[in-house]
Amino acid sequence: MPWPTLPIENLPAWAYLNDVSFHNAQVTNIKGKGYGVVCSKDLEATDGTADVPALLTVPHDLVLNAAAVDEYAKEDKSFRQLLDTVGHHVTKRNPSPCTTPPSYRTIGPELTTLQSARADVLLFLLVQTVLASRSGHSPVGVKNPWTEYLQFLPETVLVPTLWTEDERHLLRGTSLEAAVNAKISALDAEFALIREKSSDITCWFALLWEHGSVSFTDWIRLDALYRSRCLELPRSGESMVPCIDMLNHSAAPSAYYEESPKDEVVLLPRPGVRVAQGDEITISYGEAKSAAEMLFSYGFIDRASTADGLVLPLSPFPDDPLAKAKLVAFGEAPKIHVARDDGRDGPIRWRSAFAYLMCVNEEDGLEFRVLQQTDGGRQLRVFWQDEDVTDRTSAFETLLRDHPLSALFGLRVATVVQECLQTQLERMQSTAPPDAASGELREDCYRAALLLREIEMDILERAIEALEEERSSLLTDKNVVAYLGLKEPAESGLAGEEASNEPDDFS
Ligand SMILES: C[S@@+](CC[C@H](N)C(=O)[O-])C[C@H]1O[C@@H](n2cnc3c(N)ncnc32)[C@H](O)[C@@H]1O
Repeated sequence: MPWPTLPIENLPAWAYLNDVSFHNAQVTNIKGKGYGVVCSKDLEATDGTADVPALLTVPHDLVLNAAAVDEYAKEDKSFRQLLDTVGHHVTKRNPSPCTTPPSYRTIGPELTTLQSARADVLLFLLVQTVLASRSGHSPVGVKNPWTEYLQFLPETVLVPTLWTEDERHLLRGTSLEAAVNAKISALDAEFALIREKSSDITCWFALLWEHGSVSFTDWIRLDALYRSRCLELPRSGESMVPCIDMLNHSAAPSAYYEESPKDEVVLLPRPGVRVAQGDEITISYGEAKSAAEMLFSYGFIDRASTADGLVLPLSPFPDDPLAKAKLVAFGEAPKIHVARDDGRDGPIRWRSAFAYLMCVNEEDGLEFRVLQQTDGGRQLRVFWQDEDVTDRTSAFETLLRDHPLSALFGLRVATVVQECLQTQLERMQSTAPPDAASGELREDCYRAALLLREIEMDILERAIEALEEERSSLLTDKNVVAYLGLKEPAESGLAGEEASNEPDDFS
């Protein structure tokens, strides 16, 4: 659909009409970053916490989240019908802070409705965009301040879900390769579901789908806009806030946002900062985000503020007869997290809760039982050493700790993780990106991908080294030595029939 746009010069009028107040600050173009907010008068904030005038104040009723979408739906019967059919998240009054990065939440293949706060907001934005792009036609829904505000937002965001296939190829071997593919598949499933469900409602069929009005790219774009602009508010949770979402990120931010006692969202200068007239006011998008997370969510990497780390998917052994049961019992996508302690100074550490479950088997004491329930249902239960650990499948590292063969299990896990990282590194090394951006490759995407590759290659190399040290140390453990038959089995009492002289056979 043609993306409706309004010149940024119209924003002050929109702000005035909607009670958004800017105080010595204004939105303007910033080279290389799209729009941003600059100081219109020298700013010198005191160190004290005494009342500081807000640089920007946004009334609570403009904050867009699932609760707000619910309110809009009360005034708009047709939108309510769409929301009830396709999505509708149940809103809690005081949402707990979100722990999973929204960017990495994916939807499984069994998608039947879109029940998330994000999906409700996206549906709302989709309808508003269609309403805005239909100027001249008879209105089909109720317009609101967002119908117009949307038109100030950029047409594209450089997040990898909106990169071309050639640009995405630059991510081969990085942690984003699988994450971006999974995200695009999840978006595709969402879009198919919206299409299927809303096509049954006559007015929405006409509005959304007749003449191919809305395309999959529109849905990807809305998702990108949401991901790159939503904030975590202390009380209102994950939300989009107009005008506050015009602030760019910096490793040395000059401002921060919070919710006032009147539930307005306010932008305040950081204590002690000075910003000269015409200089940009910035906030922090988070200090603990990795380069991959920054690129995935915002479409750029700020080397000065990214934490060294990456997350990779982990698959169970293809020949493990318990693989499926382990996956079901684990209940979430298995991953390996690699990160440096203390941001960029500490040693590289890794963790992978699934790797511990993955590396034990029936002969070690792992058992799955299917319990028949009184209501006819069946339930998978997990036992470790005859103890029911169904609720602790992510705690196998701890569960294995007291076992006499804990070092052997540790060795298996370290080997599996090292192999996974090594495969990833080799995949990255096997694809050399071109020397420069050309043709289909946009310069910003090319540079961001190269930086990500450089950062992740370094992390992978260091993690592989650390794992090699860990394995070497575990290989000297007396129980491991005995188990692997590197010593005489008779000496150990542990090796038994399973002793092997093949040191690499840990699986
Ligand atoms: C919340 S919006 C900020 C306003 C945005 N610049 C605009 O034009 O509407 C976030 C987006 O701004 C851009 N951005 C923010 N901080 C940036 C930075 N330090 N360097 C480059 N781009 C940045 C990225 O495109 C990001 O996805």
